[in-house]
Order: sequence, then C-alpha cells, then structure tokens
Amino acid sequence: MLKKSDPALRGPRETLVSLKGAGVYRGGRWLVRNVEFDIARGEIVTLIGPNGSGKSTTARSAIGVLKPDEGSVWRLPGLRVGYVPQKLSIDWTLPLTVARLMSLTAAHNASEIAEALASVGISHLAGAEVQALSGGEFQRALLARAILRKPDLLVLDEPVQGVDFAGEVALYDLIGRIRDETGCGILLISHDLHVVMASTDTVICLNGHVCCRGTPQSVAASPEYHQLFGARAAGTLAVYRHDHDHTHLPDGRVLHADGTVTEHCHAGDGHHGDHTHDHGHGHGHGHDHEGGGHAR
Ligand SMILES: Nc1ncnc2c1ncn2[C@@H]1O[C@H](COP(=O)(O)OP(=O)(O)OP(=O)(O)O)[C@@H](O)[C@H]1O
Repeated sequence: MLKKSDPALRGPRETLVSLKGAGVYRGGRWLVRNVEFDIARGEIVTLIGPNGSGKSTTARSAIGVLKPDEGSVWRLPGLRVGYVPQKLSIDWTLPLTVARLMSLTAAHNASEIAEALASVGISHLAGAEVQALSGGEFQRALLARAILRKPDLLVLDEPVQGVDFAGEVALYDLIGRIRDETGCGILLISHDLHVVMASTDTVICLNGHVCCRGTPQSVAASPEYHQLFGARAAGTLAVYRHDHDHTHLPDGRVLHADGTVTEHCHAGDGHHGDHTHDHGHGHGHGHDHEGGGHAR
C-alpha cells in the first residue's frame, strides 16, 4: 500500500504555511516582529530561542490562534493542524484514562485510537490513568492525540519537557518517523538545541525577531547563534550529531550512502541527511493571507 510519503502520492513540495514579515503586538509591545518562514509538507522546522523570545507566539500565529498585527500569515486552505501546546488545561482531579484523553475534544473510534497509540509505542497504556504516566509516556500520549487528527501540520511546543535524555532522543526519532510515514510538516519548538538539531531540516533562531536560520549545522556556526546561546551550545550540537546514512532528495526519493536511490527509506535506515529544499513553492500569496497592516 502506498503511504502518504511515497513520491507517487506526494507531487511537488507543497507549502503548508508561510509567514511574511509577521509581528504580534500585545500589552503595549511587540512580542515578535518581521518573522518570515515557510513550512513545506514533509519538512521539520524548529524554532529555538531563549525563554520569552516569542517561539510560542510565532507558532500560534502560524496556525491561526493569534492574528498577526503586521505582516501576513498564509495557510494552505483546509490545512489540518495537530497542535500540542506547552501547557494543557486539564482538570487533574478527575480520573482520566489515556484512551479517554484521545477523545476529549473530538470523537474517534476504538480502532483509530488503538492505531495512534500503537504508532507512538504506548498501546499497553490505553487503560492507564493519565496522571500516573511518566513524562515521556505523557508526551507520547499527547503526540498520539495530535496525530489522530491526521494533520497536514503537526505543531509541538516543547515536546520533550519532563523527559530524560534517552527519552528525548527516542521522542525526536519518533517525531522524525511520523514525518516519514505520514508526510506531514512539523513545527517544533525548543528552548535549546539538544538532539532536536539532528532531526530537523531547518532551524529558525528567534529572539523577538529571526536572528539566524538555516540547516542545524549552519545555525550552530553562525555568530548570531553564538551570541544568543554562547559558544558552549555549538559544542552540544557536535556531541549529538549523528552519522547520516541517507538523504531525502527534493523529488521525494532517497539517496543512500552507497549511492543507490530508492523510492523511500529502508526499514533499517538511520538518521537523515540534509534535505535540499526547494523553497520556491508556487502558491499565490495574497489570497488567503491573514494579517494586519496596523500602524503603530
Ligand atoms: N497575550 C500576551 N500579552 C502580553 N505579553 C505576552 C502575551 N503572550 C505572551 N507574552 C509575552 O511575550 C513574550 C514571548 O512569549 P512566548 O510564550 O512566545 O515566548 P517563548 O519563546 O515561547 O518562551 P518560553 O521558552 O519561555 O516558552 C514573553 O515575554 C511573554 O511574557
């Protein structure tokens, strides 16, 4: 059976979201300004930056929860978003099983829920109380809940909070696998680098505005990044860098280390090489753009 990520179904790279000069003004100040980036189907974009640098604000503008006060945000018409916010407002005094958590805000049948839990590796926890889950199990449950919506774009605000280092590696691997298997775009938020840098395609470093952007390697080498995070942080990347054994080509095929090209990843493939993204996506900006030209 063809998967969504198979080139036969994928077609040309498709832009899901595009921010152009986006800014958000609240409480008498600009929280972020002049933010520009696109997310394409199949791409993992990571926003990094210190606390309060505007990562959540930017992500919330990207998905339409916040309306920008300047610039514009375009979304693919009908875009389905799976969003895991940084904080959840759940009444923890009420008993809640993992299976029930899956259907809190939208009805899903038992087989859909079972499939989502299996895909994040927590089938055995369907009947467990959410409150009793470990940090990593809880994050997986939230991921299962988000992918149940079969999103075109998955937005994960600090998905490894409360997770130990080994768990972080496993979660980022899982997020990469979800991208490979479903072909969705992913917007990740992290306040630091850690292993996220190894699995992401494009890093956008925020500090109220975009400080620098590019592949993980180019961002780690940039002076702006060093200024924001200190020289030690770049060393962190080197520690977590994986050996890439295959590279996703722009047309969706996969180039392996031995030079062979296949239609998709092999089951035993490891981490991904850099994507050579084509950012010249052909969508008509201007039609569904949301945004304001507020003069402040
Ligand atoms: N509705 C609002 N009104 C006023 N200020 C806000 C509002 N929402 C967020 N802020 C402020 O905007 C700044 C950016 O917040 P945001 O949550 O986007 O940062 P962040 O980079 O995601 O931070 P963290 O890493 O701490 O989660 C913060 O200083 C925050 O206090």
